[in-house]
Amino acid sequence: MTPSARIQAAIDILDKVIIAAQSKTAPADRIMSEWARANRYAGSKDRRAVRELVFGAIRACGPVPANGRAAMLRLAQTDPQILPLFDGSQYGPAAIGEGEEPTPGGVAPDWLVRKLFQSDITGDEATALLSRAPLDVRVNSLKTDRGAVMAAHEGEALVAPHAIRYPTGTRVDDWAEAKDGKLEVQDLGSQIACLAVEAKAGETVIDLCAGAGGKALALAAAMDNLGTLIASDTDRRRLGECNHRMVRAGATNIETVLLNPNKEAERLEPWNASADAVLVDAPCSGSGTWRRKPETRWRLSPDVLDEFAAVQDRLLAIGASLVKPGGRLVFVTCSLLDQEGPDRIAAFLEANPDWKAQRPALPAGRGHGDGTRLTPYHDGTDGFFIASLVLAC
Ligand SMILES: C[S@@+](CC[C@H](N)C(=O)[O-])C[C@H]1O[C@@H](n2cnc3c(N)ncnc32)[C@H](O)[C@@H]1O
Repeated sequence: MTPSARIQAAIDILDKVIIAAQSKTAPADRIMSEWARANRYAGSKDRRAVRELVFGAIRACGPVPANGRAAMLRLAQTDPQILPLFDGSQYGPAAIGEGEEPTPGGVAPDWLVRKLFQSDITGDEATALLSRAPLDVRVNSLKTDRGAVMAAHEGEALVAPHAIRYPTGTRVDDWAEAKDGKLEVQDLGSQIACLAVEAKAGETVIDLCAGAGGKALALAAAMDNLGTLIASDTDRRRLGECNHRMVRAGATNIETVLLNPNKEAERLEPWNASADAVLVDAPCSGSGTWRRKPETRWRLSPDVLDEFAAVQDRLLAIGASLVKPGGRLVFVTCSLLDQEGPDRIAAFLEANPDWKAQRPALPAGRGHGDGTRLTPYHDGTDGFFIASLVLAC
């Protein structure tokens, strides 16, 4: 592909990404893969270059762009090689029309920047939300140890006991260790969130929103497969994936439980007031994961945030009903918006005087409200809010 053709391909993909973000359909990664499948003439260098352009443009625009050209013109403001490629050549983008404007730059749409500001995320902290994420893995202590993996694949040992960092793009999925369940790709922040649960061998632990089991697998390893670990979710497909990953990881103490939306408490009734610890890894805006999915900031609106907050309150209440006296309720969101963190915990504690916040000793992060905050800038992790609450005996 010529350099101009790559720009046009990126513009076409950006058009789809923008529409999909607003209609809350396919993520940018999937749109990229579909383009690569449908355009076999594009070699691996072309695909890499087009991907760089697409994600570069998404990161460079603050508000939702009017279209792919406006997004690419914004990227052109940061890279002088792009503008001359709007040359009207065959397969390239048409020359820039009169009055055609780039999308403004910035971290996010203005309303969201204000929300971040109110949550103390400004300056370098805000800019880092759009930096490039490294690749972290968690070594599965049920099958091996960090030293053995590092002896085979040199990397950086991180502050969580089983975490190793590799350069972005490292193809760990191709390693025998990944195929054998000896390691899982998992951001350091997620691994630290699991430490907050303080899961121990022999306990009863419930991972209420287990999804595909990223954290449940870490909890099973922390429990050394001893005790009961319930992994529940309303998403059948994700729980199915959790079942596959459990087998690969040799995690034998996990029982997956499919929940019906709005009837979660009924299905979980057998575990009422019986858990040593409940993890509520709640659905959220994902504002802490823009490094990996920068287009998701264009999917949000104040109403969507209010809906997430309401679901988080409901899941906290369900989680609380499962904890035994003296037990722990750990609330986690991959968001840096106070509305999805400290505000939820403050509201819960106000309504539930039997509970107290107790900050667990974690190897990274800073106190924020009644919990701990991890940020890309300060901790080199995805953004997380983590709170641990204890029920009076
Ligand atoms: C942040 S994700 C969980 C990620 C997962 N714990 C991990 O570590 O990979 C939130 C999950 O909450 C689930 N969820 C949404 N509504 C729920 C509900 N009412 N009850 C239980 N799970 C729910 C979603 O399906 C999603 O898998």
